[in-house]
Amino acid sequence: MEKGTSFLFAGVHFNKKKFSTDFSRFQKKKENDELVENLSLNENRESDESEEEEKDEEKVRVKKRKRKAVGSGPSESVEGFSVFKSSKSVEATVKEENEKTEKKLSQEKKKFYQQQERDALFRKEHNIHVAGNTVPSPLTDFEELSSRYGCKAKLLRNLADLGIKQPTPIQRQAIPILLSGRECFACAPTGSGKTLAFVCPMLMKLKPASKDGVGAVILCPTRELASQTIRECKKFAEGSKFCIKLMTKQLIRKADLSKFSCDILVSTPLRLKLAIRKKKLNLSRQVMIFNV
Ligand SMILES: Nc1ncnc2c1ncn2[C@@H]1O[C@H](COP(=O)(O)OP(=O)(O)OP(=O)(O)O)[C@@H](O)[C@H]1O
Repeated sequence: MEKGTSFLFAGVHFNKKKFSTDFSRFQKKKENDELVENLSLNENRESDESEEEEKDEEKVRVKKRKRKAVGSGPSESVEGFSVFKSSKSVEATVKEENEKTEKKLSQEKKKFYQQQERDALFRKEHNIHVAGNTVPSPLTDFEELSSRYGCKAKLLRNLADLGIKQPTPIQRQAIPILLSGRECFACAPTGSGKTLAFVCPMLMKLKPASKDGVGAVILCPTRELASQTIRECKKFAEGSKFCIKLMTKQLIRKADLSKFSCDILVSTPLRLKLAIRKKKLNLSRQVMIFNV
């Protein structure tokens, strides 16, 4: 402005002495203006600074509030009444529970390993050799059949009547394996009681007098062995409703075996093959035993 209007005063001389009073007045005003300007500038600067300070303070206050909320937050208790558990107490309870489960697991593991050790010693004592993972514990006596597997008293009575008091090694180990629903491949000398080892679990698992086809099949390599096996089976199932049949020539001569049903069928491989192929024997739900 001053630059723009300066040409208006070109050549004009201002007599400061003559108008000294006016000049002094203007001078004072100028100083005042400068002062006011400075003051306003300072004020602005101060206000800016104070605004910044206020903002900083506010930030600190917010931070403090947040910290407080995290530290105590909703867990603050109200005069002996805690609405939510504090994070520390939750951590402590979780830790306690973890320790408890770990302790329980380690105890269970310990029990399992102790049982495995006992089983190994027992097997060694009775000359039983096993292969496979977590093989069920061998039977110590026939009473265990009722305590461990809920065997009916009738079967145990039949065994006692036959003079069968203690299980043979093959029976000790094969019976628990078959009752646990696992496959079993077992070898033992002649006359060591293999028949009872597989017939006992069958009699315990099958529902007697079922009309739903064939329950179980015992395959024997020869007719003599098949006859011997069925004799044994009938002895063990004495007095029960189990239907145990031998695949004879007469049975094969029947035109249609699709509706044939029995609980245990004892057969030789060839006769069974004939019955399935030509006489439509239904073996959809049976348990297959190979007695060789
Ligand atoms: N735990 C037992 N205690 C006493 N006698 C038993 C026991 N188990 C089975 N027997 C009897 O021993 C005899 C022979 O058993 P079994 O025919 O089952 O032997 P096996 O091993 O099947 O013989 P094979 O190899 O000839 O088929 C049978 O008369 C049976 O009743």
